Amino acid sequence: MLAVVVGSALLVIYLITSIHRKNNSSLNDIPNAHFSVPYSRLWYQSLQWRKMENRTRVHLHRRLGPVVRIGPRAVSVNCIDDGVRTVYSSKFDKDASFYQALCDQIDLMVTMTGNDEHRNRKRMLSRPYSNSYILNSQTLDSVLSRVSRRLGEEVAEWASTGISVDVYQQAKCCTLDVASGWLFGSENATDTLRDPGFENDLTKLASAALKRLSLHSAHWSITYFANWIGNGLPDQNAKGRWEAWLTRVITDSYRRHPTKPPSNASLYDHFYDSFKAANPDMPLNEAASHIAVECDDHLSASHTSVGTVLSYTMYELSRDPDWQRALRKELLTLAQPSDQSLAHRVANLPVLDAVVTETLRTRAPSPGPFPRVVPDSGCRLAGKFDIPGGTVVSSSVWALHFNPVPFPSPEEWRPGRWLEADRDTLAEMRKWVWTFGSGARVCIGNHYSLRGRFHPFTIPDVRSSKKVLTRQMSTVIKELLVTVYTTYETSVDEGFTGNVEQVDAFSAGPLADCLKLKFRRLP
Ligand code: HEM
Repeated sequence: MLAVVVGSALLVIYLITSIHRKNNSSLNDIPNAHFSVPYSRLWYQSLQWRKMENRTRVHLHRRLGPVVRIGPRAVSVNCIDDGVRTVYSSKFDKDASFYQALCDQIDLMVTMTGNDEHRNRKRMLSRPYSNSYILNSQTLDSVLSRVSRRLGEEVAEWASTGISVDVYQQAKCCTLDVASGWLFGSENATDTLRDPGFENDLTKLASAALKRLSLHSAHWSITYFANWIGNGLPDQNAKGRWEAWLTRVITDSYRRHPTKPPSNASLYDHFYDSFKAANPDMPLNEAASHIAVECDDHLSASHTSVGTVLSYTMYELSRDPDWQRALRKELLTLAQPSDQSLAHRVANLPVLDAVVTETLRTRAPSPGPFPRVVPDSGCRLAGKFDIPGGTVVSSSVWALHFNPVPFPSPEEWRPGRWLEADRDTLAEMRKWVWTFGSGARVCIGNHYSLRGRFHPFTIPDVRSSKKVLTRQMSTVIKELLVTVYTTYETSVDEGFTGNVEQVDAFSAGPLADCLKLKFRRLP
């Protein structure tokens, strides 16, 4: 009886303080996503729990406008000017609790919250990810051509046997093999196109990390209970194999480092030199552990997200023979003699670029949302809403990309929109493409993933309004597509009935966990 009385009294006190808080908040002027959001996070947590967070935001913004309240101190923003540009500037810190759940390592570039600390780390790591570096990297060239050759052999086999191929998995294998070679040198690259066991380990570990993130969004007691019964914990065997591999390649890279010629330098070599130059007195094992953690993160990022874009591009092309024909026609021009390298020429193929850009828009592999904390000084969003310091503001990539104003019929995959638009429309559409984030914490892998974006479709750096990625050579995604579509055509396996929609989660592969295609050699 006493417990009921005390419980009821606590509930009443909680409601009164919540209402009081609501009445004092300038967030009251913002449309509510649900009647309960000024008082409680429960409604939003239930969306996260049910994996409906980003899809719901698409509809919420269509119905309620560019700024929507989604929690007592949380707001979703879906406009570029006075929205994304403001929130994703260097004045807004990442929301620590979210990023720490995303990755349990805190001393890692992606999870760092302090701006100074982040700036230092970025300065150390970003050179080999810069546009010009990627443009001239012999290491990346040789790794890519090795993986393209392997892929060519596999595709020839798939076409001759007519088997149904899970291109989602194969694409992840390709991107893992490229990324591991780029990180640790060709001698340490994985060969998962031939032996996919190791790729499976990495996929298992990535799913466990995602589960942990989704548990974190729920109440702490659920997280505690789930951890207690082992749900969300990584597969120990996969983890052991992964750690053993990482230790081996890092040790090998360390051993080779002093004698490696700069033309063969891998990312590891750059990271090592940068850490040493920035902290000459740092003990070796401490530097090694920083480098290992960054390499681990960079490998996971490349593997799943780049693999997702590559496989969905192939899936969309398989559903649209007209675009496949247009692409092939364009790719056949590469056979003509030219003084330019293949990589430069791939960068100048508008159909290929439109096809990839449209997939980055409709199938963004990391939909977010990416939460930031409003600084103490507060901010103004959409020109009319004053947001107090401490509020968590975030944007969803899918909500921005499925906005029907810049993108009519936004759910349709229509590469032609990038080729037919006039100059102003194109500039407006570009502004809304947010696949790699923007501002101070924009993805450092964007040049790597898209080596060779054709200049009319460059993604604007919304922080400075400068156009980045002006003219690069080829691309990891594009070069692998050239390998396939110059000689083969693909179609969706007619027996495949899996759900091809994306999981609404931080890493958004297909719900079916596979995309099955067939290959045919063209005459
Ligand atoms: C298609 C592929 C990729 C997509 C869609 C993607 C997307 C993103 C997004 C949206 C962010 C911003 C996150 C935020 O604001 O919280 C980000 C950050 C980041 N990405 Fe990527 N990424 C991709 C590939 C890569 C690759 C290949 C690498 C590394 C090789 C990478 C490394 C990073 C790092 C280190 C950050 C943190 C940057 C910082 O905080 O300064 N990403 N990525």
